[in-house]
Amino acid sequence: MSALKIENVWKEYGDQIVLENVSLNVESRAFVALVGPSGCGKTTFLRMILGQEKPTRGTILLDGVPLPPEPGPDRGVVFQRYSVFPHLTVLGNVMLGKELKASPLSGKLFGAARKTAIEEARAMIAEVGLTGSEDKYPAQLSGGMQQRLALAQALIMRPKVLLLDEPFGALDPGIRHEIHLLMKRLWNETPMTVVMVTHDMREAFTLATRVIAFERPRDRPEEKLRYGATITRDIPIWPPRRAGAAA
Ligand SMILES: Nc1ncnc2c1ncn2[C@@H]1O[C@H](COP(=O)(O)OP(=O)(O)OP(=O)(O)O)[C@@H](O)[C@H]1O
Repeated sequence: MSALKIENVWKEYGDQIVLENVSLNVESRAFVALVGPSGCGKTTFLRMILGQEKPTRGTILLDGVPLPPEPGPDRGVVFQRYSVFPHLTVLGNVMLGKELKASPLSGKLFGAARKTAIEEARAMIAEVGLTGSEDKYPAQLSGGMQQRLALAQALIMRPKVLLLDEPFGALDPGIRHEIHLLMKRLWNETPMTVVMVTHDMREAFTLATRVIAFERPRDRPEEKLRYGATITRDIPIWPPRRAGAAA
């Protein structure tokens, strides 16, 4: 299970209300795309689910339980850039989460535990199509390969929720199409719920089960600080998509 329930969430920075009264139920295994004008608070909303930001008011529940106030292995994230560690190889990046979980201080695994982690990491690397690049560093990979690596790094921890902040926004159209196919397959095969911020409506409708639009209903300059953005549209994809069905 991986259902999210967002209840009357507000986010303010000082005098600025960024989000107001946002409520949303995301069913387990949904793929939700968040769209809306620049600066309306989509990333802020994602960061609250991640646990990097706290709502000023309201609650966020994962499977009925309030989210812990900090990021954890139940929530993975991929950003548009800089999701992976430049000084670690592909294999090192994918293994890191496992190593830190098993050994928070040294970040090292030994013996059979290390062998198992390497096997798991290699399988995950194969899942995202990076076999053969295990010993390369991120700077030696193309942009598309780096985002594949970022997905592998997030998914090896088997998160209940995968958060994507414009993960494919910087990629060329051809590469983007390929990675969309990969993303669909990963979502179909992995028991997780996905929440993705995107500027690209076509991407939203290609991947998502549901498209949520954030907007600032009152947007005159004198109203900007006093009113935040909220959900103004909730569009289910037709015909409905279901995780686990053929992509
Ligand atoms: N840590 C912070 N401190 C103060 N203000 C912030 C902080 N983070 C975000 N904001 C403000 O919150 C508003 C929403 O920002 P956010 O990045 O969430 O928007 P967005 O919809 O994701 O924008 P974009 O589509 O351009 O990425 C902006 O006005 C931004 O300046």
